[in-house]
Amino acid sequence: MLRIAVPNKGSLSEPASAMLREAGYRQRRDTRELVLADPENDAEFFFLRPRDVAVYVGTGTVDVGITGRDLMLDSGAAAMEHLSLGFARSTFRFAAPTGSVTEVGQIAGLRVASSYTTLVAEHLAKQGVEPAAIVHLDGAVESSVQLGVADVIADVVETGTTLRAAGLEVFGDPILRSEAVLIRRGDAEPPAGLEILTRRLQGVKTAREYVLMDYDVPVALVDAAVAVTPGLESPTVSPLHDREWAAVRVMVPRSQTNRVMDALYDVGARAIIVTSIHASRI
Ligand SMILES: Nc1ncnc2c1ncn2[C@@H]1O[C@H](COP(=O)(O)OP(=O)(O)OP(=O)(O)O)[C@@H](O)[C@H]1O
Ligand SMILES: O=P(O)(O)OC[C@H]1O[C@H](OP(=O)(O)OP(=O)(O)O)[C@H](O)[C@@H]1O
Ligand SMILES: [Mg+2]
Repeated sequence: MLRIAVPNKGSLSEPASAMLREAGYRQRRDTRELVLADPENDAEFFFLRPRDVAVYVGTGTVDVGITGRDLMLDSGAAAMEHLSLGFARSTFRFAAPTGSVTEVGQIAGLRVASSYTTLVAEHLAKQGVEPAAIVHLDGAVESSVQLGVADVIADVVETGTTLRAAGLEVFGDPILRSEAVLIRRGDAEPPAGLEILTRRLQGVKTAREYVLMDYDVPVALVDAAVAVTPGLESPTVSPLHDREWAAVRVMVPRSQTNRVMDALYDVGARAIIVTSIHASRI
């Protein structure tokens, strides 16, 4: 039985459960449920605080877990990233009142507020910058400068809306690029059953990231068309009743759909049709 930790609250909770559901696992209906057995899939789910997931995984209390890369690294737990999951994408960055601080070196002697104090301390130490203090806050870190407890902050930035609303501006390179990740214990062999979970989650990722594209193209132009759509391994090329034409079926990154259709049309492909992938095993 694979023991899997899943965030019970916050912005990781819903998308993590949605991904597991898509991967064929049972997920809780009531947010107060803390443990859920899924004997059919040989799995058991533990709904834990997102910050605690890496701690449980690191101590081996559970086999694997879903959390944020930033949360895992900040926890200092003996856990390692096993698979990135493609949601809850964010950057972790320094910010200060607009125009006041422009480079990381200027943090020397200043107070830095963050919910990820270990990450900040490690990053500044690596850069040889000594702040006056690193202030730990649970959330709403953007307000700390206005309220006078810090001079700069280090926080999760996605759209930047929260920063702007607080009159802050990012400076320096991103400290980290984060997203939701599947983690496992760092110093141990992968637990039994992890392979199936990994294949299933990878299947969901692929189904989300790719579309299936079908098109017809004159046989003489198949090579040119395939050069536009190389696919994951190799496109399927089938004969049409009209022997001068072929049908091609291929996977294309979802984000490239329209660019690829335009390019194919220019090459001479016609009847270009795109369909979503419901599930996959690559
Ligand atoms: N606006 C956002 N966009 C993308 N990812 C985010 C955003 N806010 C937080 N995250 C990510 O979610 C994870 C933090 O989840 P967590 O549940 O601890 O915090 P939260 O979503 O801010 O919830 P809360 O603060 O209400 O407890 C981190 O990996 C972080 O990078
Ligand atoms: O760049 P944006 O798109 O504005 O998103 C980033 C904000 O989202 C999260 O906050 P959350 O709403 O979770 O509140 P919190 O600060 O209390 O955690 C994060 O901590 C940032 O504050
Ligand atoms: Mg938050």
